[in-house]
Parts: sequence; C-alpha cells; structure tokens
Amino acid sequence: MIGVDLVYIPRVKEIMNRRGEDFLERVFSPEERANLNLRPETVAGRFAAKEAMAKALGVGLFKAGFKNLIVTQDARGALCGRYKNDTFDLSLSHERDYAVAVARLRESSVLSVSNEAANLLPLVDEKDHKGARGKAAIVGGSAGMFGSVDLSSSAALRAGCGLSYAYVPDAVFNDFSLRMREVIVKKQSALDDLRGVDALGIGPGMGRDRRARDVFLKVYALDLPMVVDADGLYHLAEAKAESAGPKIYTPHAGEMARLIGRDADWVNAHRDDAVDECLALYGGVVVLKGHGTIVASKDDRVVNETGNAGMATAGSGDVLTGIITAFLAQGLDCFQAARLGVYMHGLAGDFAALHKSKWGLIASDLIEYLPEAFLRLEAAREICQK
Ligand SMILES: NC(=O)C1=CN([C@@H]2O[C@H](COP(=O)(O)OP(=O)(O)OC[C@H]3O[C@@H](n4cnc5c(N)ncnc54)[C@H](OP(=O)(O)O)[C@@H]3O)[C@@H](O)[C@H]2O)[C@@H](O)CC1
Ligand SMILES: Nc1ncnc2c1ncn2[C@@H]1O[C@H](COP(=O)(O)OP(=O)(O)O)[C@@H](O)[C@H]1O
Ligand SMILES: [Mg+2]
Repeated sequence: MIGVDLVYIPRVKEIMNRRGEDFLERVFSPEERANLNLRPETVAGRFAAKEAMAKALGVGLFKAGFKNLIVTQDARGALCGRYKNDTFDLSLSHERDYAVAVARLRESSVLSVSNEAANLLPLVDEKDHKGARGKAAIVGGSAGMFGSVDLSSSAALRAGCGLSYAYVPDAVFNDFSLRMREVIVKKQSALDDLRGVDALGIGPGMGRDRRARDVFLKVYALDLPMVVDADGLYHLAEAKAESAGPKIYTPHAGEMARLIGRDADWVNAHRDDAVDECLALYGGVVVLKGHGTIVASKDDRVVNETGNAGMATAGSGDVLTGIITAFLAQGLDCFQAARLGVYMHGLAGDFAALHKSKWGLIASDLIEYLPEAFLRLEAAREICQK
C-alpha cells in the first residue's frame, strides 16, 4: 500500500518547453493547475506523486488516468493525494536533477472495504499443511463444458483451499486431466471418495441428461456442506430431491424462475419475494445473483455491495461457485461462506474492471484478481484488530 517514484527533472523541463500548456492540461486536473507552481522541480515532484499513488493502488498510471490522481492539500495544509474515494499521505523531495515522491494509501481508504467481510476471512495457521486448509470438490463438466468446472475448481484453490478436486464424467476424464495443473481430476464413477472432502460444489457445466441427473441425485443426498449451481439447480427443480447436509443455492434470475415455478421477468421485478419463496421450498442459504446479489437464510439477509456489470460474462457464476465452496471447506458456515464468497467475487471483479475495463473483463480475470481482493481485505482486518 506504499508507492515510490523518481523523476528526472531535465526531462520534465524539456517536455514543458516543447509542449507547454498542452502537457500541463494532459497531466493535471483543473483544480491542480489553478495552484500549480511552474518550476520544473515542482512539476516533476507532482508527476512523481501521481506515479507513486498509482503504484500504491496497484493500478497502472495510464489506466488510473493522470488527472484522476490528484495532488492536493488537507485541512492542515499538508500535501496529500486523492483518487476517487481513496486518499494518500504524500512526501515529496528534490535534489539536483531528481524529484522523488512516496505515497501511502491511508487506512481510512483501506477500511472502506467491509469490516464485516474482513472479519469473516478464514484464519491461516503458520503450521498448516495442504490437507488442513480445506479440501473442496467440484462435480460437473461435460463435453463442450470443460471451462465451467475448470473455472470453479481453480477458483476454489485461489480462494484458499489446500486441495481442489474436479469430478468429471468418466468419458472426459483423460482430456480434462491434461488440461489441469494444480487441480486434481477424478472420475465421477469414484463418487464414494467424496466422503473425504470438506465441501462440495455441484452443477457447473454438468449437463442435463439422465447420467448427469443420476450423479446429481447421489451427490445431493450426501451429508456434506454443498453449493448447488447451474445444472445442479436444473436437476433439483426437476427432481425436487430431499436435502441431507447444509446447502447454498446460487441461482441467477432464470434459474430462480425454474426453481420456484415463476418466470424470469417476475423474479427480476420481485427479487426479495423470489428469495422468500425459494427459502420456503428448499431451505438453506439462497444467493440470488445479479446486480445487488441477495444472500439470505431464514434469519439473515444482505444485499451485496461489490461487483459490476463487467461480470455479466460467461463463466463468472462458475467462479463464484468455486469461491463459496472453498470458504465452506475452510470451515465457514453456509451464510458466512456465501456472504464472504459473494463479497470477494465482487471485489475481485471491481479490481479486474479497474485493470481491464468492464468490456475487457472475462471470468478467468476474477480468479486472477482474487489475490488482490484478499490483500485488501487482510489489510483492513489487521487495521480493525489494532
Ligand atoms: N465455459 C463454460 O463451460 C461455461 C459453461 N456454462 C454452463 O452452461 C450451462 C448453462 O448455464 P446457463 O446459465 O446458460 O443456463 P440456463 O439455466 O439455461 O439459464 C439461461 C436461461 O435463463 C435465462 N435468464 C434469465 N435471467 C437470467 C440472468 N440474470 N442470467 C442468466 N440467464 C438468465 C436466459 O434468458 P435469455 O438469455 O435467453 O434472456 C436463458 O433462457 C451450465 O451448466 C453452466 O455452468 C456457463 O456457466 C457459461 C460458461
Ligand atoms: N450487472 C451485474 N452487476 C454485478 N454482477 C453481475 C451482473 N451481472 C452478472 N453479475 C454476476 O456475474 C455472475 C453471473 O453468474 P451466472 O449467470 O451463473 O454466469 P455463468 O453461468 O455464465 O457462470 C453472478 O455472480 C452475478 O451476480
Ligand atoms: Mg451459472
């Protein structure tokens, strides 16, 4: 959360001479230009401060935009920085040909992530081994739908599990095994092994034929914490199977409509009522996805505050299944795992959109930016606990 930058003053002087006002307009906001001292060492120091703020945020300077990284003064007259809702302490200096700036993201900015979510983070014991950090299994995949189970099982590892297994149909086992590295691939004919895992996710890309339905019914009857998504929700709606262990259901509006016998337009217009109907029919914890995802049990309900429309892209729900399964496997209860999972998935999506835009974001980016979301939440928790 600290950034530093060094700028060669003669270079800034040369650009100022060559490009004049045009350069200042491109780099400084109107607020900054109003008070700007045009000595090259001052301009170079301000420029370095912007780069240092971008580094403290972990965002490229061009992506953040020069003019969005604002060097200003606080109420006491001390130099500080601002980027959207984040603020920075700044320290600037220059000597001969060089100007230097150090930026530190203020704690208040770090705390703008949810303290409640930060306090749910599973603890990591320094003596942990992979078997002690949660074993997650994802049951799904079928020809043409490898991607979904890859995304789910990979996301489970990135969300902190020590071991992640993908249970795929025997017919695609060889192909799928070649594709995966950290994830361990198993055949769905070995479902008895599932008793050794801590939590399960079922449904991504699993298909809707009879074979898939039979696998679903066997797995759904296991007394293990379980996330039910995608084609798992299809089989559940069709079979109205009895649940044994703790369950989290993660429908989008279309899947919710099927679960409660409504249409998707009705669900979109009555999201809270749809969740109530789903809870009454299936119990457990319900996650109704989409803008303002609802996480609800019969006793608790929250509307999630992270995430963005760039996440409306194929496979992003599969990533969510893996993240929630991982938190279940690390010992959180169903409501906590769903709450933290949805929050982290959205926060990773917000980081991904910052780096790659809402247009360029794809589901695997959510896995890539999950570590950044963890770092942010871990920093918030450390500050809360001080
Ligand atoms: N790379 C891979 O391998 C991937 C594999 N995947 C796998 O594909 C399988 C099928 O998944 P699915 O979500 O497409 O299935 P389904 O249940 O038919 O729902 C779609 C229907 O519901 C409707 N709908 C209404 N509201 C909606 C909403 N808010 N969000 C979304 N839909 C909404 C929608 O309406 P429409 O779009 O026509 O308006 C449409 O009629 C599943 O196994 C999944 O894991 C995917 O994860 C992608 C990456
Ligand atoms: N407009 C949006 N704003 C925020 N999040 C969204 C938006 N649209 C979709 N999402 C999120 O993206 C994910 C999509 O899940 P899903 O529809 O199951 O995708 P897939 O089946 O392709 O993996 C959900 O977590 C949902 O909340
Ligand atoms: Mg889905």
